[in-house]
Amino acid sequence: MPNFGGYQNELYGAALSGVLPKVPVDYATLVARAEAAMPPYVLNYVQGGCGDETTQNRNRSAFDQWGMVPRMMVDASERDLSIDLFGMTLPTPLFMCPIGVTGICTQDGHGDIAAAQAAAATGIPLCASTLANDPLEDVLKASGETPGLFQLYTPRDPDLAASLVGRAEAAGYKAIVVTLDTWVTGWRPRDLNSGNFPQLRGHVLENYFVDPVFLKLLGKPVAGNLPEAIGLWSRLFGKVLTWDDMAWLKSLTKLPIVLKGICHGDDARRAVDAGADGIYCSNHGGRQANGGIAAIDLLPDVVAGSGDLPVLFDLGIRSGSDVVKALALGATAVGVGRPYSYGLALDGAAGAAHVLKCILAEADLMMAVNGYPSIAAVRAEGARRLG
Ligand SMILES: Cc1cc2nc3c(=O)[nH]c(=O)nc-3n(C[C@H](O)[C@H](O)[C@H](O)COP(=O)(O)O)c2cc1C
Ligand SMILES: O=C(O)C(=O)c1ccccc1
Repeated sequence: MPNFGGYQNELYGAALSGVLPKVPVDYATLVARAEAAMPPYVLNYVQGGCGDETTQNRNRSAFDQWGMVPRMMVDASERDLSIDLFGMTLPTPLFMCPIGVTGICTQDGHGDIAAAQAAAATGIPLCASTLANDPLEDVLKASGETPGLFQLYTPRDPDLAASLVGRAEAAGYKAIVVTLDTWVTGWRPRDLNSGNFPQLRGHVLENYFVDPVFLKLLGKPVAGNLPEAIGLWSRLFGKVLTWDDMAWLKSLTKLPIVLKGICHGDDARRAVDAGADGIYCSNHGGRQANGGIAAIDLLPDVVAGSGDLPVLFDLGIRSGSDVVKALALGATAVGVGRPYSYGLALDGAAGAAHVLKCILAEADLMMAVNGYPSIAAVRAEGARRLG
């Protein structure tokens, strides 16, 4: 059984040789260091949320309202954190959320490749965003033996949608994650005040700029015609999806279709009926709509409505205890978002891998101390709501 908590011994061992972690092990220090290191336009975009960021903050603070209860005299000296997901056997329940500006989180502009290298180094899959600085084919190659998921922003042009999905399937991705909540951009004061929206400056559009259907629609090369290419991207970006589109989405691929942004038990039931293969409970990091309920509080309802389908979950995962709580509340797999962006910014692939290993080590050690030898044991114990 892999010993993820053993990362702690590695860190202490390195310290004995005088080497301290290059990237902090806790989230608060990580953010402080990233704030000092990242260019303001990238930092604002990554950190920011919708409106006054109430939902974003609640996504975090809501974790404090849930607690785990330790069980004693149980042999949890070895922990099995592996999960089965869409035919993949994964060593841990973690995955990296799609983050559309990953490309510009590293100074060389190849953050998507660096994130994929972190996936290769850790066995933690990357859910690669449609918005990337490197083509999806190259990103998956950089993931090595670790499988990947592809997140689709469904374009308004059906041929372009089919092309992106076909390319992802041909490249070897294991599932298509269709994001439902971002056909229009939410109201984001930090970006509005700084006049910054990276895509409109031509960042992270490489998947479009190499796509044969996109290039046909553009009718000229991207080089020398960047403003027109960006304009076309913006006109094609966000298809409004309804339940009637499920049959069409499913017709595009043999891969499992996962619906990202499901926050209501009834929507989960609807997704099951419509033939979805996975449910992804998320409110987009509080970046799309303000005034919402924390996703962790919605998770039990979504799990109840999802029948036998796997439920992916993200939002506010900052530490190992957050991961364990999400598992206890029924998540099959747990997405890490902003933390790995900061790891990338501070030390590239190694920084992202370190951030993931820290979260995993804490989760593993918490399971050890609390007497949970498996995810099934975590789930059986459940999380208790305070107050
Ligand atoms: C900077 C940034 C860009 C994002 N881009 C995408 C994206 O391209 N596609 C997508 O489905 N979700 C995107 N998300 C949402 C994440 O996948 C995830 O739902 C969210 O970050 C989880 O919240 P957390 O980062 O606070 O943990 C983005 C989030 C951030 C912070
Ligand atoms: O920034 C985001 O969260 C994001 O995913 C996005 C992508 C394109 C348009 C608007 C938002």
